[in-house]
Amino acid sequence: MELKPRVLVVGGGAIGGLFAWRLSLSKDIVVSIVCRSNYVEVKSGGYMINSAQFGTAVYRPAKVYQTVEEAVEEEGPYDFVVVALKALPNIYDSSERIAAAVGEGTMVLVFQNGIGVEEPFARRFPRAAVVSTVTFVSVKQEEPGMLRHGGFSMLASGVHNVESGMMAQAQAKLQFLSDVFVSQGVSSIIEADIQPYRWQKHILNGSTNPVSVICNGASCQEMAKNGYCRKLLEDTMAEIFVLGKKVTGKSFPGVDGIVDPQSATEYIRSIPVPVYTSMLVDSQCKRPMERDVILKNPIALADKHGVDVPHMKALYAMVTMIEEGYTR
Ligand SMILES: NC(=O)C1=CN([C@@H]2O[C@H](COP(=O)(O)OP(=O)(O)OC[C@H]3O[C@@H](n4cnc5c(N)ncnc54)[C@H](OP(=O)(O)O)[C@@H]3O)[C@@H](O)[C@H]2O)C=CC1
Ligand SMILES: CC(C)(CO)C(=O)C(=O)O
Repeated sequence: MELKPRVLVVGGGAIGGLFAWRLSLSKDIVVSIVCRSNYVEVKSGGYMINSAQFGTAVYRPAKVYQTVEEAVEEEGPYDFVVVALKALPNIYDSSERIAAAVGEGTMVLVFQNGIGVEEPFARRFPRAAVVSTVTFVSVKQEEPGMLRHGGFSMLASGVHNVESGMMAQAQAKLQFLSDVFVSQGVSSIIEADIQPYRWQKHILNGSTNPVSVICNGASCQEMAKNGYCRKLLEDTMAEIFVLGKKVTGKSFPGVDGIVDPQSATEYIRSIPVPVYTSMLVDSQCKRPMERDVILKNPIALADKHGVDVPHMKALYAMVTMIEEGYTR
């Protein structure tokens, strides 16, 4: 009997739980997951999922592990490793956390938000295929193991680095996984150059996430409805459009009809259910925020390319001080 490809999802929070669930519904693939603070709940009762797109379900993963090392010892090596940890390079190196699971032929898919998130993986695994996956989705873990997902899920992936001569093989492998996602209702596309998609996603992440923290709890819709706050969002988005085009040398793909700052705030206003950003949730829970990949890395690129980003710099200063205030 031919062995089925095996996936290890590292980080069984909102994104990890949701996408492990969709993959697990396919008979073509075997999915295991590494959980940390919600290990006991997921191991005993699985995930309770409430999804506007897919309905409600209980997902009991075939295998739940507490550490990557434990997973590798029991069933490694893996064909795919999905990285669904928060990207917090100022606190830990995500690539180090998955290193034990990356062997000969493992494809690493980086599902994290932000700019420059692939670099630690490319540095640590120069011979592996590292894929950058941009996730257009909204999902939250409300209680340990309880996920609430919105009405859509879209993935855009592209090979970030691969050993010389191995590109065709990597593309075929990525296509296989993408097809599995599509078979389970997740939109999934593959792009030769994924960075314009990453920057497209960043229009919302780089603006609404930090501004919502400073606004002390506002939803994205509330921010986009207030004239002054909308202007702040649009000015920040304008910097991201200019910077992203300069860095990638390309226009953004225009996902969700977002082609400029004004269409972005119109889009936000049109979302029927209140959206609270992940950075806001992290700040309210007094957890570290993904401020480096959301703001610091783009600011470093702006300095390198000579692009003026005063709003991003001001937002970075403020969220950094807010975080220092509650972690001190
Ligand atoms: N949620 C969303 O709608 C979206 C999120 N993203 C991005 O996806 C990434 C993941 O976000 P999200 O799922 O929301 O975050 P969560 O905090 O819900 O999930 C991250 C999970 O990783 C776990 N984790 C951290 N370190 C380890 C470790 N060493 N071993 C095992 N597990 C570990 C955390 O455990 P613990 O609870 O113990 O900290 C947590 O369960 C982020 O980059 C985010 O920006 C992108 C698009 C949308
Ligand atoms: C909902 C959205 C798009 C807000 O920027 C997001 O991705 C996040 O909260 O991290």
